[in-house]
Amino acid sequence: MHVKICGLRSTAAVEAAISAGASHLGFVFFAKSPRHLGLAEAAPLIASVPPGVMRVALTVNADDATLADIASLGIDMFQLHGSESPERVEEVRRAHGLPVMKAVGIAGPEDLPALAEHGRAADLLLVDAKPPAGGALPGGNGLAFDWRLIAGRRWPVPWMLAGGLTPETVGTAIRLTGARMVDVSSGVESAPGVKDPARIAAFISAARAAWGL
Ligand SMILES: O=C(O)c1ccccc1NCC(=O)[C@H](O)[C@H](O)COP(=O)(O)O
Repeated sequence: MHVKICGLRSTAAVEAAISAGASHLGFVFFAKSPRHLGLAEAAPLIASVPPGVMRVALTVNADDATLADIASLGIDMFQLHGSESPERVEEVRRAHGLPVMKAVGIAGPEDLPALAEHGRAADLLLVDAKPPAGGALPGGNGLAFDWRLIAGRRWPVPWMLAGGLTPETVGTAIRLTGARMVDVSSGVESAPGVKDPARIAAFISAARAAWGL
């Protein structure tokens, strides 16, 4: 059961995700985001995560000094959510000794080749909706893409489905795409950056039901 709850900013939200059974917790390090955490805010949240739950640090085109500071908090994986090339993904994996999940935005069939390209460098792919042109955030926009675009497709590495998922839609998304891992942020919030424990529990329960668990 692989469910990532992204954009956690409070102890209550971290506890809600863990008690609902999340496998991955995402912490956003991107100053323009309503979910952004500074290093000092993130440290106690990351330290409170029990063993066995993956601590994922989301960054956008961050440099190596920034990544090193974040890695020192004790994370398990980077989620690169900017315009990082496959070569940069490979460089980050080698420089920081951590697995990398690369987010790839999908809006139409022309975006699919990037998944195969990044699949040769990343440990995991995040198959996400493409952000709106000129939008402030490269992810976490609560937008879905047409899941039929990826139905039945496979890549060289494991992949996680993201983009506008909600407790109400995640079951259909899993059935249509065959996703074995899902990721959500906006769909379990009551306001941007404010997680709703009841929606986190409902999301994980709906995903489990779709997987027959
Ligand atoms: O959450 C943000 O604010 C954010 C900022 C910059 C890059 C990525 C960001 N979020 C990514 C995610 O939270 C998820 O991995 C994914 O995009 C799904 O988000 P949502 O559509 O809100 O469920």
